[in-house]
Amino acid sequence: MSPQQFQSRFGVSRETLTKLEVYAAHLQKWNPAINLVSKSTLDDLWSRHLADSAQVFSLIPDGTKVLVDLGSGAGFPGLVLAILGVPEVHLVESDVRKAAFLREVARVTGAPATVHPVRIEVADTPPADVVSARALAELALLLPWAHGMLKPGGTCLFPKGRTAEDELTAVKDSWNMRVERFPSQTDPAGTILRISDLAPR
Ligand SMILES: C[S@@+](CC[C@H](N)C(=O)[O-])C[C@H]1O[C@@H](n2cnc3c(N)ncnc32)[C@H](O)[C@@H]1O
Repeated sequence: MSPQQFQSRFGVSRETLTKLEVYAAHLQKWNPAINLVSKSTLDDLWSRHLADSAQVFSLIPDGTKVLVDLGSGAGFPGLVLAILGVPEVHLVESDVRKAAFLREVARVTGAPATVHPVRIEVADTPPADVVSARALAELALLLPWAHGMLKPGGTCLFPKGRTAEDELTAVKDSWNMRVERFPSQTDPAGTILRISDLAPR
């Protein structure tokens, strides 16, 4: 996918596209030193990472102000969502070099993102309307983390690969929740889980 294909797919402004191009250029520059994403995905960055993250934007509930992204790595999906227009994004990433990268991209793009260079277990983030996490952990770990960070009535957005149903089965006796499934538009085996009304059983 080219930047122009991304722009027509998501209908972003020229200004937003320019910010994403700056982000992509930083990723290409920093990746050899700190291994932000696997080298094999760099050639298809716009599809594998930027579009894969951007597709989450349309699933964010109306009125969302605060989004907390767990284990952000190179910023997927949280930093992309900040650039696309979520008003206040918190990126929790314990690797200090990745956290420095996130801070730099937020600075140069003006994205409304605050970086928390700590472990999720000790992160001090404001109550979240939405918690997101991609490629971080199974639901059995994600749900307790998210539950402790969400406002009442908040929503989880978790892009998942082919393990989504097994992970849901593994937590069904521990959590009450409403689950919606959205097929990924970038990963044929992928599903984005939107989880609301989360409460321990
Ligand atoms: C596999 S990467 C995924 C990164 C990104 N979300 C993505 O989809 O490309 C997982 C990231 O989570 C971070 N991480 C793992 N456990 C963490 C924890 N307990 N607290 C904070 N960050 C964590 C790692 O440093 C790593 O950057």
